Amino acid sequence: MRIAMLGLGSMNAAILSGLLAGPVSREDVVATTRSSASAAARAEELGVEVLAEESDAEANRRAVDGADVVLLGVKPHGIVTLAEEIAASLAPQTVVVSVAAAVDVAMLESALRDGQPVIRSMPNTPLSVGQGVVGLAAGTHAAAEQVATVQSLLSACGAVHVVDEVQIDALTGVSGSGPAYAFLLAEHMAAGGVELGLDPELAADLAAATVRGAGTMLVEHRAAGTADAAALRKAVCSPNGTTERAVDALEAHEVPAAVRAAVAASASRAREMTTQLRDEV
Ligand SMILES: NC(=O)c1ccc[n+]([C@@H]2O[C@H](COP(=O)([O-])OP(=O)(O)OC[C@H]3O[C@@H](n4cnc5c(N)ncnc54)[C@H](OP(=O)(O)O)[C@@H]3O)[C@@H](O)[C@H]2O)c1
Ligand code: PRO
Repeated sequence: MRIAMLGLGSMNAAILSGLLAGPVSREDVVATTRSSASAAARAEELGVEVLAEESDAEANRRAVDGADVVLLGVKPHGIVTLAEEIAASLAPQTVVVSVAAAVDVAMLESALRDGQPVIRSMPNTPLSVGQGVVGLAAGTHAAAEQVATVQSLLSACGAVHVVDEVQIDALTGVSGSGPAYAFLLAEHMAAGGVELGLDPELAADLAAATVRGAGTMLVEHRAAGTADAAALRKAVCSPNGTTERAVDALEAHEVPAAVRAAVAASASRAREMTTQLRDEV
């Protein structure tokens, strides 16, 4: 399968790292960036061909030539222009997958030729280590087997959920933006340890391994049907022990409500961006 990745920043590079650790060969991938400097850096880092628009105005059109799947990975406000740029160079059966927040299927389809298969996705950066999450929403012209092909491709580096497009903003609030919440938690767990006198490196190691271990444990217990997040949390809390006091402090500082507000704020910002992007088109 030939894959073109247009834009190779944080997100597409994370996906590519995950794919290269799995079933995809370097020779099957061509990517693009805007600047020559980032193309050279990404080519060195990932070992794939990276064309730069700065030095080759045809870079994006060249990259999609012969591609089975094209991943659009530029910033949301650049997606429609990019789709319009490549539209005439795509084979009719090439599947165009956007990873952009807020850019809806209708915007993608109207920028491409009539009938082009489109999938709107919402990935997250842990795909880079094979532990990501992706939501996929099929466009009007994406056949079930084309959705299945993309699902199977991305399953190599994470859990892929096919959802209705109306769910994508909520999914963005949970899993698209979600790694940032976990990283924030790790940052402040470590900072709390440093305030109590731990060496900063040790505190960061403890926090990182704890977040990873808790995440792995939760995924495994849910898959086995043996426990959910609340049950695993309660199992750490000995009656009148240290964790109970810690969770009381989290509740007193309204951390549960703050986390829900974060999920809602992400989804709400996605909706707001969609409205702004529609006004630009
Ligand atoms: N970051 C996340 O966690 C995440 C999660 C889910 C979805 N997303 C979505 O992923 C998309 C990209 O976000 P990001 O965080 O990866 O951004 P980013 O790190 O800024 O990367 C953007 C990439 O696009 C390239 N680019 C810009 N204009 C281009 C053009 N005309 N042709 C080819 N390449 C071009 C940039 O090249 P230069 O470096 O040379 O400028 C860069 O490689 C966004 O739409 C975002 O909504 C991101
Ligand atoms: N990162 C992108 C943003 O912050 C989309 C979800 C995660 O907009």
